[in-house]
Amino acid sequence: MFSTAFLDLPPLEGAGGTVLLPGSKSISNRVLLLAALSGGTTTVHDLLDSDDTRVMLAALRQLGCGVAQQGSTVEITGLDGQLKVTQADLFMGNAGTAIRPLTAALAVLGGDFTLHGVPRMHERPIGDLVDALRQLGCLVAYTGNPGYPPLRLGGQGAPPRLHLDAPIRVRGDVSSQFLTALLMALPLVARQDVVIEVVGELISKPYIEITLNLLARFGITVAREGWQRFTIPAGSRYRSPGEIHVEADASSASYFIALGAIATGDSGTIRIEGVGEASIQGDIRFVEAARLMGAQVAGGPNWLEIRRGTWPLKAIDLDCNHIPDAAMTLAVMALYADGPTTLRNIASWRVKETDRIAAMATEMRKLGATVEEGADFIRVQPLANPADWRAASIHTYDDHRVAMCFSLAAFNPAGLPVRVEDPKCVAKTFPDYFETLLSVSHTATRHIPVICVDGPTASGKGTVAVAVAARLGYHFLDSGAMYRVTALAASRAGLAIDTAHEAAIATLAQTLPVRFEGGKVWLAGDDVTEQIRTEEAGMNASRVSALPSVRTALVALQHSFRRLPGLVADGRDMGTVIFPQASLKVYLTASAACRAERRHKQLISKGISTTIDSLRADLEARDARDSSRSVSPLKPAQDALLLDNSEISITQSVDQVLAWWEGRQPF
Ligand SMILES: O=C(O)C1=C[C@@H](OP(=O)(O)O)[C@@H](O)[C@H](O)C1
Ligand SMILES: C=C(OP(=O)(O)O)C(=O)O
Repeated sequence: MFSTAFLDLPPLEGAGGTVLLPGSKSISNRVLLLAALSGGTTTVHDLLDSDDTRVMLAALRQLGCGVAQQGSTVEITGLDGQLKVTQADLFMGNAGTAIRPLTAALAVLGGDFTLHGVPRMHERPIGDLVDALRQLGCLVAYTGNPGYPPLRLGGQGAPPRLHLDAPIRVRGDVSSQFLTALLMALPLVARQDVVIEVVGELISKPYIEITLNLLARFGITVAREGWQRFTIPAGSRYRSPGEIHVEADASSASYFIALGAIATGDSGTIRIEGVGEASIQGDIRFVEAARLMGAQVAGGPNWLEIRRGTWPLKAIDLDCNHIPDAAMTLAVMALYADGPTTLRNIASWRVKETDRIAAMATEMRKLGATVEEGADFIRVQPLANPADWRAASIHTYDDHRVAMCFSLAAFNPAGLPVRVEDPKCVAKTFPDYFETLLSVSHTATRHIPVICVDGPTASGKGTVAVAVAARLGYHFLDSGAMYRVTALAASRAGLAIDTAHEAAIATLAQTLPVRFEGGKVWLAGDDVTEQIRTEEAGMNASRVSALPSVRTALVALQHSFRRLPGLVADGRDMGTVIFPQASLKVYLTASAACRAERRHKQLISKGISTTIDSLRADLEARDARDSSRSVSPLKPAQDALLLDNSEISITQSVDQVLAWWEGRQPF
């Protein structure tokens, strides 16, 4: 997951490849609660691991359920319809699928519970559900603003005496989750037939289908008359199916369906695995909308393949009430259409993670679009000409879908980057969204930003470069370690480091599985950080670096680190030789006295005794050698910015580099 303050997406062009999407949020949280309310153990496969499921799992643990997690498989040992723990304070984050069904289940079971969430959760309505629960005889109090969480349930000791004779009436026009909540809670108390009547036009209907489908898997067959009246038969009792698989998330799929429709198809098709035409999720019908706009989509029971069809996309005018979440993706697709697109009947957008109609309109306007919004619709004029697009920093309102949707603006024909603020908000339902997107997206190498940090030994360039990379979410290349790792890999492969093995070592170097992560150097799965710093490793590195074809291979390897979303490269010839076109080159230095002191501290901390004077003499000798050698001498690139950090801290150096970087961005 990108936990950076922002993520700058370079202009993207093509896309192709396979994505395996994480589990459905709506299915995961329903299955978790149903398993918790059932007896025995339910093994849930492919469960989504995200903020929304984590709050549900934490609540179930607090309530005394058994939770055993192994990778994406979770075993839930349920309560068999009885409370084990009768008092708890439950944090629900911003998960509607957690707070609403749990409120209903705990309210009918009795006990004394408080449920609260993030500030936005306290602005998301729950009044219609509370009204229905109060009709039933449950004790529910608002501890903040009436109509919104936080809530206090029960608190009077004895379980509530429920009035089940009359139909329970619930409004369905603000959120379908209130009806879902009652449908999941009432089987717990169905000593007689329990009838629920929906007041007002039910929205987001397909989510009720998911609820009914999963209830059936847990032994509850609900009789229904249209969308108005639902009857839970007397004697209903939860029965665990034993094992259950969670489909991949169809709403998450919408970004990749759109990606396939928007990206140039040169790199092939986008294939989505884990969800397909047989999905029980309503958002699978996003496929129909994408086809209307011109996407070519093929599919099987649990896969989809998408490629660009009509281009520009076709504008649409669509009632999106059945796909409220995925419809946001259509709004961004509309920027690439041949006329104005209108998405209707989406009033619920205003009470979700943020006011999504306002958010989408505001942010699309930043990109240059003309957007009209009404109480329950949004109309988007396309950005027909490249010159109409603007580079923008997209505010994401702690809304995962705003962040995911706007990543698709990086495919703009103007070749402009897009900044996504607070990218970690995708953790609500898809923590690795950006990694997944970038793994199938392509762009011309020249679009991928590179920041070079060159400088002499002990100038702090490694520390600064690592920190800059971390702040930007960019890859990191420690070019100095390359020769050492190559030498190590050669010895591990049994290759003596000499001219007889030059070709073999060069081949090895070309695809060396080296990574720099978490301040460590990895060779395939091995942490070789310490191993490459020994005296012997240094000697071998020097021998390897004398082999011309290995040097050439290592240039290619260094170039291969230039990957999306960007690279910070540290070394001695990054700006001069390896990445001469880099977007920012910094030459970091410090006085010899200062560097000798730093190196001294470093060595002392490792228990190696030495004197500052001898270190300084070594440094000066090495500087002289490095800057006078004929191949890639150590010198600042002509267009490098010089930073002498003798008198400033690492943090200040990092901030300076970032400030220079910021100064070159178009946002
Ligand atoms: O029941 C569900 O799983 C959901 C129902 C929908 O909410 P509304 O019914 O409030 O539209 C949807 O937006 C939400 O992401 C998940
Ligand atoms: C509306 C959403 O979430 P929630 O389940 O919290 O309602 C969503 O995921 O888009």
